[in-house]
Amino acid sequence: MILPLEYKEKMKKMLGEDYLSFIKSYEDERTYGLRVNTIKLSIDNFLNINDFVLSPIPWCKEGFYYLPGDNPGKHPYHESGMYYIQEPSAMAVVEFLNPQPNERILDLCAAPGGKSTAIAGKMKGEGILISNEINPKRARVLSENIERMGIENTIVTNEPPETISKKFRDFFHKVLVDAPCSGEGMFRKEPLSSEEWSLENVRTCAERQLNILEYAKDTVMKGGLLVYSTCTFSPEENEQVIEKFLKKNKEFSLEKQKDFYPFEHGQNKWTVSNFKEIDKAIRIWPHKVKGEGHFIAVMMKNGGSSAHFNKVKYPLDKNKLRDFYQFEEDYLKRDLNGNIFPFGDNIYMLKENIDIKGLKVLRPGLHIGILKKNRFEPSHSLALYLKKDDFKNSISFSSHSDEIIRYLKGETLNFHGTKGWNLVLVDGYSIGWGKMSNGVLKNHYPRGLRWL
Ligand SMILES: C[S@@+](CC[C@H](N)C(=O)[O-])C[C@H]1O[C@@H](n2cnc3c(N)ncnc32)[C@H](O)[C@@H]1O
Repeated sequence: MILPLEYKEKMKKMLGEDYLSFIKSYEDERTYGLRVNTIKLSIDNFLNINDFVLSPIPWCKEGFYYLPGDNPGKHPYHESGMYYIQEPSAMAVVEFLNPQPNERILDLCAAPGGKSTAIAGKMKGEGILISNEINPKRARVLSENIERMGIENTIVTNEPPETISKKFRDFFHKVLVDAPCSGEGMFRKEPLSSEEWSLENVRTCAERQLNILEYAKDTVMKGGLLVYSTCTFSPEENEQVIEKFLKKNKEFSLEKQKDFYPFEHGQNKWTVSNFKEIDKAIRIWPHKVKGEGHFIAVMMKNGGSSAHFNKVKYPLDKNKLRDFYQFEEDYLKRDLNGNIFPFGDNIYMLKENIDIKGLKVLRPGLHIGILKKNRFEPSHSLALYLKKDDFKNSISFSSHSDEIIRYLKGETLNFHGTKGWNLVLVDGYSIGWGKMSNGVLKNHYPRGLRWL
């Protein structure tokens, strides 16, 4: 791999005798990881059914290395949301964020959703996650990933940090800023990205990162955590951003984390003012672990514990929801345990409604379906959220069958089954909808997701 000369010289100066093993790590193959979606199935159940060659990622119990030849990104299990493909060292960030059910959590720079889907997994459908992304195209991909993983407690927004900051003051138990960065830890994964590297870009990124943190800080409640992470190595974007932020914002302090060998610490020699506190931050290096590298800092907002939280109640127009109630009665074997609310002709569900007025919202909770003229059509999100035993009619295809491939391609299948809506399953786990009539299963797998 050809790396910029200036980059190599900078790393050599920074790492000293470690430099040789660091630079040699670029000759090794990059690492590949997937994280099991425990909202959908348990780790044991996944390990029992999958055909991949997996080995555990030591710092994330849901995480496994896979062999690239297994291609799990192009497998029916992927479409059913059984796992998320994620770079192994990136999995460490949410371990340090340590989300809990019932918390309010903000993921401020969330697309494409690696950290958000892991956060939601640990929240187990309880509490509320706001998954925000500034870039509209990336926000759409984020929203699709939230859908694919069958997540019920997440609101996806598309706003700049300043808007989120104004809207949610002292609100969240935990806020993650997984900041846009110069991506030095991604060069093995995306070799072309090293061509965009420059010292100037490192400086621009550092300014932007500090700016984002300055907005993020207001959204954290007292006693809450602000977690900052990057996938780059430059001290300007890591130790020095945190140093500047903490010097200016005395109500925040770095939280010491449990040592986890072979993760390393932030280095005060890489700060501007020999800032000792920084050794509470985490450094993950590609020459020390099987992963591409990350920086993580966990900060607490001190001063007691207080939060501003106004719950919102949406008026429920039972008449408008009539067709949905009929669907519920005809097909569902359990109550949907949240507040159902219409958003235009769409119906959504959230356990806790919060005020999101004025924000660009792509997904205000779990999408349940659409009210059409005199009928209700269930959404793809609902299919991915439901388990086999939640729905009266289902059809399961084997992951090795022709039928599942034909289903994913959008074909109509000849089949004998119960008339009406059927939850389509792969090896027992939901993947989409089909509607059965006279021995034909009409395919409702979304057009935009169909396999070519
Ligand atoms: C490192 S990526 C986030 C990865 C994501 N957390 C994940 O785990 O999948 C950083 C994100 O920040 C967004 N971003 C870029 N400029 C930004 C800005 N000025 N403010 C907030 N977010 C920004 C990028 O579009 C990108 O999606």
